[in-house]
Amino acid sequence: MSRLIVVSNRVPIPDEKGAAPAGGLAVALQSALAARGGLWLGWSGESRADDAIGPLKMLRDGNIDYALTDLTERDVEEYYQGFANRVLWPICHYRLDLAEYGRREMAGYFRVNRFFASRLLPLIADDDLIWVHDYHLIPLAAELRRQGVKNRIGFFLHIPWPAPDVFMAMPVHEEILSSLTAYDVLGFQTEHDRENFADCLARQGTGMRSGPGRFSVGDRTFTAKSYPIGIETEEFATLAQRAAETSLHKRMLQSLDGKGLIIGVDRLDYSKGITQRIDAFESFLKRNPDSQRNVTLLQITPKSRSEVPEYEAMQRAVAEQAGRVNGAVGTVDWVPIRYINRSLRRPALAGLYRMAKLALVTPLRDGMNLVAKEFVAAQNEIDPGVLLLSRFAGAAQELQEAVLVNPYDVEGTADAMARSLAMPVEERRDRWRAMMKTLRANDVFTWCDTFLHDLTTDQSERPTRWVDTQRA
Ligand SMILES: O=P(O)(O)OC[C@H]1O[C@H](O[C@H]2O[C@H](CO)[C@@H](O)[C@H](O)[C@H]2O)[C@H](O)[C@@H](O)[C@@H]1O
Ligand SMILES: O=c1ccn([C@@H]2O[C@H](COP(=O)(O)OP(=O)(O)O)[C@@H](O)[C@H]2O)c(=O)[nH]1
Repeated sequence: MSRLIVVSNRVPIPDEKGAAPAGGLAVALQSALAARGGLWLGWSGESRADDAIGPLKMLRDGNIDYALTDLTERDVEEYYQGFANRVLWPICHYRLDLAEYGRREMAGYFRVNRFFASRLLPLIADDDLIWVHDYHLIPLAAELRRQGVKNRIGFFLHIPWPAPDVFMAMPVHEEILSSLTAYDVLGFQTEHDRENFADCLARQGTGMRSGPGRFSVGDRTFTAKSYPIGIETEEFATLAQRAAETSLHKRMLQSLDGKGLIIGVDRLDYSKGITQRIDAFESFLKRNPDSQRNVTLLQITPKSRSEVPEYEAMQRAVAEQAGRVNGAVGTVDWVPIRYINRSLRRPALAGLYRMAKLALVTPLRDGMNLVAKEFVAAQNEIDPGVLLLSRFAGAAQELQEAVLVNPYDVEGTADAMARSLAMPVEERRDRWRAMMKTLRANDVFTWCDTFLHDLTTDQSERPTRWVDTQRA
């Protein structure tokens, strides 16, 4: 079996694992890679002065070798906070209004991708499979091809791929799109994302369809398919069952004092629809006065990308909003929203999911949303809670038995909350069983195996002849 090299910006650092949520990418890859073993190259999370970047830090944990690189302060500012999180992230989440395009950041993005290529190059052996993850590293394969790398290289995009009109508003869309053609297999979360990508290729005149899931550009072909990411379904279910014995679980039950728990778990990100959700919760309480004092919303929202201005502004906005609702609706002995900005470890989260009657997963746009899947896996089959899920989360494509909502429709979401809390147990069980079947059939190991199977058996022309249109 070829060695697998995974490359991603975010890596769960071995000594800190479980301490902070690195987000869904790191959580899922950690599970997938632990089973198969391999090398994982990524950012250490540290930034240093230009002349203080040392060699790669090599660590081993179980089956995985980690190769971690520091970046310069300028790199982090231009590549991560700048182009990745102020251009690609908002564009891919349909927030053209928030995209702040700048040439300096764009140049920094391509420069850091060249830097990642230079760090990876000495580690690559002839038959290694290389699997690159996410929007931070789109040009990486093109950089490696320029250095003569002929290995099979796959790419998985964890976030949505937008419709052509949105994508093409980005000034450097040509370079971004054509650099993706340097990969052998391109993976998307949903069919919808893959179709949007194919439409962008057609609109830009970059290549053509040459078969189901196959595209050709010049004399080179590649695969583009959807591979919806999963979770460790069985392991997560076990984690949730065990959580009932912990002291946190008991303290939490005591503090609820018989009130129904509603839960929301999201990085503090504008794509997650947190402000619309709180509006909907307030509307639900006002329209259903009988529910007041009988439910509590626990919103767990770890801070994320705090140096990016839009995220900093959101921190203030959500805290103020939660305070305002508590002030307006709460009573001396009832706080409607418990809002916390800390991250919880996964065993604690699993127990809270299981205790909840309802989960609110209402992003305005989301690549997948693993929280939705974890919530389902954590439920007690005898008395499962209800998943209220945005249509605009990738997870909605698979979890059709959730209560699906349009998060922009605040009153509609409020009504869906009321329906969900009143749902008879037979219906809850039927919906849960159907969703659990899907999660068992497509867990994170299946996701990983399916992608790597396609990357291994891909029919692309060998040796790879990628035409470097960016340098032509
Ligand atoms: O690394 P950060 O900037 O701290 O952000 C955390 C991660 O956020 C995004 O996660 C996505 O991947 C999940 C798993 O596939 C998916 O369920 C979710 O919908 C996505 O938003 C981002 O794509 C990752 O690169 C970040 O590490
Ligand atoms: O306090 C927290 C909040 C979130 N998470 C984990 O972070 C991931 C979030 O992934 P998701 O796909 O939902 O969204 P992302 O943050 O990647 O956009 C999930 O596995 C959560 O269990 C965590 O471990 N602790």
